[in-house]
Amino acid sequence: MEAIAVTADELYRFYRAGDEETRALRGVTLEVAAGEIVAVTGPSGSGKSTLLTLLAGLDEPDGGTVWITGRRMSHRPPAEQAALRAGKVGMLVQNGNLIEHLTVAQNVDLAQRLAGQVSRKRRNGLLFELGLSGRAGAWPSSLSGGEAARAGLAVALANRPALLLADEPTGELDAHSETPVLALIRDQAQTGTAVVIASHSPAVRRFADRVVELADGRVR
Ligand SMILES: Nc1ncnc2c1ncn2[C@@H]1O[C@H](COP(=O)(O)OP(=O)(O)OP(=O)(O)O)[C@@H](O)[C@H]1O
Repeated sequence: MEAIAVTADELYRFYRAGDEETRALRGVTLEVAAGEIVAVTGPSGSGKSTLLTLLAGLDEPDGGTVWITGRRMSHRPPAEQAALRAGKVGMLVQNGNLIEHLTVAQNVDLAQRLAGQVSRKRRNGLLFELGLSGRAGAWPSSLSGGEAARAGLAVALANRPALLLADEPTGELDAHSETPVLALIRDQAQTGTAVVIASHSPAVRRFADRVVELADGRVR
């Protein structure tokens, strides 16, 4: 049997503001095997980012459970969620996952330290593959949009995650920069990392092993 990297079991998430209630997720179930690449697509507001945030344990579902490599992520103390995330999950988010007062290389090092797996060789290899060797000492604020997206991927992969979550990872990239990013994600999947990518990009849909379409907070 294939190892299951992430299980989302009947996830519900409602946002309430005054009398308004947004039902962002309404019973989403998803299972992703080690090494599998799943694209989560759907119109704006369909719940893609909400789903990724719950899988990362950065927010709690109002119903349902998230399991990462067989360990419960949802509804447990934040310190335990953070430890599980640091060890098992890589996150690439639209607004960047780079800490501004650390250089690109220091950002990668920090992600490795949090996971307890420091490797200069891996850091330099990631930066090389992403065309960032010359930007290792750069501050995040000095990076172009494309460079920042690639540096974010280096950080997300620093801990050799069992699960990579990427929210519009190629949103900032032109076709020329999209290719190495997707190639590195494919390489990572071949080592057993499960990948969930929320994206509107047709290239990402074609690239994925499986496409899951959300509409109004449900899997279509
Ligand atoms: N923190 C929040 N507070 C209130 N409503 C929210 C919050 N986050 C998301 N929502 C609402 O939940 C719904 C799902 O949002 P979500 O960001 O998950 O969609 P999405 O599919 O990722 O959209 P996009 O493609 O535009 O990024 C939307 O109606 C959104 O307005």
